[in-house]
Amino acid sequence: MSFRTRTKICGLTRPEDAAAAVAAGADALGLVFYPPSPRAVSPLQAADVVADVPAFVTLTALFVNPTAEQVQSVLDVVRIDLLQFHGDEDEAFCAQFNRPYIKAIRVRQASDVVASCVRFPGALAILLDSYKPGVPGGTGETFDWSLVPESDDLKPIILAGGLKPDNVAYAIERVKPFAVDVSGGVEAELDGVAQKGIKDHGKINAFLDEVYRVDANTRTISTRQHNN
Ligand SMILES: O=C(O)c1ccccc1N[C@@H]1O[C@H](COP(=O)(O)O)[C@@H](O)[C@H]1O
Repeated sequence: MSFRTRTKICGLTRPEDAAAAVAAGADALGLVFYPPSPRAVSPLQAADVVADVPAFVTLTALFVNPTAEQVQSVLDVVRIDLLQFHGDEDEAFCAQFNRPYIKAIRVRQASDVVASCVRFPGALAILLDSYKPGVPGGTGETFDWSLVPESDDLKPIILAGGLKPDNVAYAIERVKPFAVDVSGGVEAELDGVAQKGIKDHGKINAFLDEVYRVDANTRTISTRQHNN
């Protein structure tokens, strides 16, 4: 039986980009509530971005070391299905909002992945991102995928960090994640300069087409995809 890799397009700031991601078949969309990020949106802007997103598309709110009040102020205004914590939050903090959550970690060694599955028993999945000193995420850089253990005992893995249409197929073959998450790799460029927060609809389509292609050609269900 074949396995379908789930997909999330993150860092959306415009309704038309959310619509393009939905039209291309993305399973989840991400909104960044981290003001230093060039992709950050306010709660009211976010509500506008996702206003026409249909049912069965998971809306994810990304935070980096927020206060509980900041998280709640988003939940009060925006339809959010899933929380994504990308900083140094602990399990108790992540679990307090009566919402499912995923925990992002920045991978430096294989033991980071195993340890995070133990430290965050309530997380629906662990998102693996690249480590870059002083940068909490969204670096646009890949990490050493050989650091992801092949264990079946891990929580579902969401692979992130520097994914793009050119490398996502190989990443899926190599890591066999539950899902892939992309932000910078599907952003627009103007004269070779990244337009952070603005998505290129052609790149979104190309990225998702690559996921569908590799799934159809190579993926079979393994124990890892059934975890939890
Ligand atoms: O996108 C950001 O600006 C950001 C800021 C702080 C933490 C995480 C951030 N982005 C998330 O990082 C991963 C990987 O992004 P990329 O594909 O390498 O650009 C993804 O989940 C982004 O949403």
